[in-house]
Amino acid sequence: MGDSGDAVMARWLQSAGLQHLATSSAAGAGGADYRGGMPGLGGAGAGSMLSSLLMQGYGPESVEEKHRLYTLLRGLNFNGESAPTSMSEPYTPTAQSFGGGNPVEGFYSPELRGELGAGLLDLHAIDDTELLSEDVASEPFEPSPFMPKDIDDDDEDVISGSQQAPLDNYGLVTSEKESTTRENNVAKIKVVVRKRPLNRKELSRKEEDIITVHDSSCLTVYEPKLKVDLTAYVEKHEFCFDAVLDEHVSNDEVYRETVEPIIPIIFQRTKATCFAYGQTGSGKTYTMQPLPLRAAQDMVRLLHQPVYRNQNFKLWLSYFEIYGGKLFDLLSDRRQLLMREDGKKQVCIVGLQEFEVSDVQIVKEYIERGNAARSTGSTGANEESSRSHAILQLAVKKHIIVKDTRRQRDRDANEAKNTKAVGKISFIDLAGSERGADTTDNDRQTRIEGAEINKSLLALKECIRALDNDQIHIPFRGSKLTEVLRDSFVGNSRTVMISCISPNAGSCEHTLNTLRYADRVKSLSKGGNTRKEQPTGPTTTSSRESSSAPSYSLPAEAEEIPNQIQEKRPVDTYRKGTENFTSNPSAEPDRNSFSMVPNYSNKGREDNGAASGNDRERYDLKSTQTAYTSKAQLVQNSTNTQEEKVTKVSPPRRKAYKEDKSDRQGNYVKKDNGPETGRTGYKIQQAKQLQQQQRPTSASASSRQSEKESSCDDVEIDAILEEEEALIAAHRKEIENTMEIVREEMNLLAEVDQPGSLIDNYVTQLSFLLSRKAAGLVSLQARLARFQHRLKEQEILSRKKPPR
Ligand SMILES: Nc1ncnc2c1ncn2[C@@H]1O[C@H](COP(=O)(O)OP(=O)(O)OP(=O)(O)O)[C@@H](O)[C@H]1O
Repeated sequence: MGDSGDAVMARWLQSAGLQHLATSSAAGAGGADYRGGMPGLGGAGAGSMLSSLLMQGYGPESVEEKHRLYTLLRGLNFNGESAPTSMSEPYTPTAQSFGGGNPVEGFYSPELRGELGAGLLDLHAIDDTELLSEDVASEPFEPSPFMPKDIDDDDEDVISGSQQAPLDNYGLVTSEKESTTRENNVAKIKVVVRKRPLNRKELSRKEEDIITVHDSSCLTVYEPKLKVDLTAYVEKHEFCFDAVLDEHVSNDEVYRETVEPIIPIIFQRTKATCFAYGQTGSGKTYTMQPLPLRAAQDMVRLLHQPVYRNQNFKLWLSYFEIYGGKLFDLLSDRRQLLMREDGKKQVCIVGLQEFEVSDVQIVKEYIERGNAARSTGSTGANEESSRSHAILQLAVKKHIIVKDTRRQRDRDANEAKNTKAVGKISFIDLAGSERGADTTDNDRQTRIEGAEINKSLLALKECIRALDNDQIHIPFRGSKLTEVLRDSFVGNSRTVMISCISPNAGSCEHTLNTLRYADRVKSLSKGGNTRKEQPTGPTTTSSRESSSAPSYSLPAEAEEIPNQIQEKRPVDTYRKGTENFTSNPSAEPDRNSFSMVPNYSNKGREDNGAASGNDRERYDLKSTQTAYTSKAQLVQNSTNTQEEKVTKVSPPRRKAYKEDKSDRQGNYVKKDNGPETGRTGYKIQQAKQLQQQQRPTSASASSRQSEKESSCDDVEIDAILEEEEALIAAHRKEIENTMEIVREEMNLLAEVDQPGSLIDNYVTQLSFLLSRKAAGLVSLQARLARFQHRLKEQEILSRKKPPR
């Protein structure tokens, strides 16, 4: 041990009034192996040495001394971390003294072990779900091009006194202004709007571009309207967000505006979520698909930095979708996944495969694989539309080097236990936001999708609202989507919402809905959730606000980041490619298929035959309500003989990767539907949710009422879901029974063919087997009929409910 190590050691011992042990420690520890304890580094080194001293019989004589030493050790926290102890002198930690050392091992003094408890000292007790120690965030690191220069507001451990001016990670004083600018870049909730260009179809229908973007943070929607006397006029709606990206903005710029600022803080125990929201065909998938790859590129680059490489940080990827309220692993043959909550109320996705990736090329391959497995269908607005929410997660994990031989033996089997989550970012490509509305005339399958989508979007908004209000109870259980994202919402989290909008006049109503939703989220993120858009006349200005988003404060306590993944499969990632990687060219806008047209000027609406024939128009709220009302009357008048509507939407199939669908209008590749994607069996009350969705700015009283009703609906949905599961289980059982009976029948036939067999015997046994077979079928049929009846009831009820 060097002189500086002695000095550190002496200081630690002195802080506990044990300075007299310093000499013996130096002598005793002379030849000891300190494992992670680098001489002179203090922290883990000192801890390792102290424990070593205890084992070797040097050091404390009295029980009191042992206690002091034990307290000192606990102060070191066995990870090289500092924890204030009652006995130690006030000690200002230095970054150096808390360098990430290894846990103390081999500290098995029976006397102390009893006091500390097995868990504290037993490496086997290290739980994968334990929070990674603070040293991850507080260690010195080299400046990264992406790393914010000022101190992150959550990294309290770097600031040693609350009165001090903020220090950046390099110990420089940061001006308040710089600090705010940085904070804005990584605001808790950031709302960005992206407008896509008019597409070929819209241009051929001579649709107008009704959206102008100004100042890169505001936009105006010119809504074409008709007065009662059929005079055309335009209603103007103005919105401002953290950023508004027009049709000329590339995917790369979108990345820079949205995700890039978050990447460095993922390495500092942050859980981030980036999602795209908007009507079908507005560019959500187009916007979202390139982002994970770009993020992975930057994350891999950061991982190569010595500070993270030395700490054994690794990148892990998983990709799954939520379809019809069920989870499917997109990287594992669409295996159905189960969501479970553990004792710590952490959500685990049982069976989700997670892959270690160290190379961008591999990330790309996984993403392509997952994209190809997604459920898609066609809508009037988008031939290949996402029918599910797809969630791609990139997680940074610290790999723990296991020294213990027993653990090493089990390492392969327990791979999951050897990593600790540091931070993660989830990319969510939400299904089209108006799906609930556009399914009125569609089949049950599509209606269910729509209802599920609306349910989850509402739940998402509710969660954001609850977070904004610092509510203790966040309604994560509102939907599968929010349950899955639970840990991305609590603690140190960041959310980026990209609202995608279509520019054409025919999409105006949906565009306004999307912008109102975004505006709501934005206003929530500012803590003022009472503001509403108030159209006051033909020319309306709404939500005119400053574009900058002050950081909004969530409880920033360190949260445990659980490893949701039950099964892990590290992948050989020894492939080069990071340097050679170039972004997917197809991820850039296809300028050929889109042309930029001049912005809509303030003029009356042209009578646009094409637009009125637009599929989307029949999805608007009014027509939806009319459809529901008329259907409800039909149901009342004609008892229960309602016929199901003929399917108008193609069955779900996999959404092709961007390269395959860069110009879908002309070259559309269809893929077969997987068996799971077509399976549904419950009906959901979508009308209410749809109406809630369509009226985000309604008065809060009615909103509360609708929330209550919506929760009743959820109970009904859950009950039907359970029945569905029971029916499917019964069907499976019935197949097993039938197979068993068929086997017995074969045996019977074999027997009867034998010379001298007794025909009476055969007849009796066959009769018995056939009765069993029939009984099984009858019972399954009865269950099926009950379930069908239940579905019908639901449908009738949903249509009887008056619009709110
Ligand atoms: N900014 C853009 N520039 C060029 N083309 C775009 C842009 N945004 C979307 N597109 C094109 O518009 C079409 C529809 O986009 P996309 O599939 O991303 O919509 P979506 O919102 O994901 O729809 P859905 O919810 O139905 O899945 C695609 O052909 C896509 O290439």
